[in-house]
Amino acid sequence: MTLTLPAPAKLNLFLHVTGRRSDGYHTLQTLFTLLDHGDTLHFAAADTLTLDSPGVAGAPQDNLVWRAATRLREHTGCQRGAQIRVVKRLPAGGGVGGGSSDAATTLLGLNRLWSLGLSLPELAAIGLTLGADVPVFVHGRSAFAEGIGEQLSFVDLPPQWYLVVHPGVSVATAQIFSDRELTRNTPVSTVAAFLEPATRTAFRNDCEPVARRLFPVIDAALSWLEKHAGESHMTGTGACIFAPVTDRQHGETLLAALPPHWKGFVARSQNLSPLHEALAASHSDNS
Ligand SMILES: C[C@@](CO)(OP(=O)(O)O)[C@H](O)COP(=O)(O)OP(=O)(O)OC[C@H]1O[C@@H](n2ccc(N)nc2=O)[C@H](O)[C@@H]1O
Ligand SMILES: Nc1ncnc2c1ncn2[C@@H]1O[C@H](COP(=O)(O)OP(=O)(O)O)[C@@H](O)[C@H]1O
Repeated sequence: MTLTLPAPAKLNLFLHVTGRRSDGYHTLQTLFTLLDHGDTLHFAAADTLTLDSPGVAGAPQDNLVWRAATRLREHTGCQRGAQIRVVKRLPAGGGVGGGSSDAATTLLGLNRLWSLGLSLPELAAIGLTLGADVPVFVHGRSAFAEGIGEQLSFVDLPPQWYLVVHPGVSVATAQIFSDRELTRNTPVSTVAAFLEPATRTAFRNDCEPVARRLFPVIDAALSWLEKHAGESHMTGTGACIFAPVTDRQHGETLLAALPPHWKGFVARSQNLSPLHEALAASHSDNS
């Protein structure tokens, strides 16, 4: 049996840091939307576990795909293997959640390949041990997140096209959260206030001023995008920035005008993850 599944990108439409817990982790309020652009993972049944993941730096056993697969085997006692191949499109340390999304796709893909029958909440709980953003990709729905990002309330957002720009630097999440100047006391708000046009300008990404100061290229890219596309934000702890655009054509026109040292992509938001759509389609193919 083989399976080919997407690992979509996410955007944090806003990100407020509301406090810091005694273990050092920060409490957040953030709105996740999923995009129709991302990595692709190929799974094939095999006797042993192997991973081919070109373009991801570091030791293979640190790859979140490998860690998700071994964590799933430990959790279930399953001894089966798989050949996994990752086609990487999302920039690592880009704030678009590529590694977390790869991990979630691995959990759902192997759950199917190995016929484990774990529920989404069970897979999300395993995912949370790998990273704060994995559960939202496991559930595969746009969501308002609180706590350290694991308390999810699913929301339906109007579909929207975005231009996403990668300024060419990789940002370590811990570097932003350890910065002395990070705003850590944004008042707690509600998702309803974000969805209400009259109050929406009050929302922002608290990590953005820190990232702009530490990485001048993020500052330059945001200034470029604000000038050419209007309202623009950083996603997560960076480095990618994004702006809503009217349609694909509008996004492609701006993309073509980007300074040559920056890359980007145009994508549309989806309330249901492309991963869940693909799993549903492959289920009906195999039944
Ligand atoms: C803040 C977000 C928003 O999407 O940023 P991005 O990583 O997407 O840019 C994520 O939730 C990040 O999740 P993730 O990237 O999985 O972070 P983790 O590996 O769990 O944490 C890396 C480090 O960042 C710090 N950290 C992370 C999350 C958090 N809520 N508070 C923190 O203080 C901790 O020092 C932690 O050791
Ligand atoms: N499959 C993977 N894809 C991308 N990064 C990975 C992967 N596995 C491990 N990593 C590590 O996780 C870090 C965060 O990756 P990623 O989720 O892409 O960033 P972000 O959370 O900023 O969107 C990377 O810098 C990299 O060291």
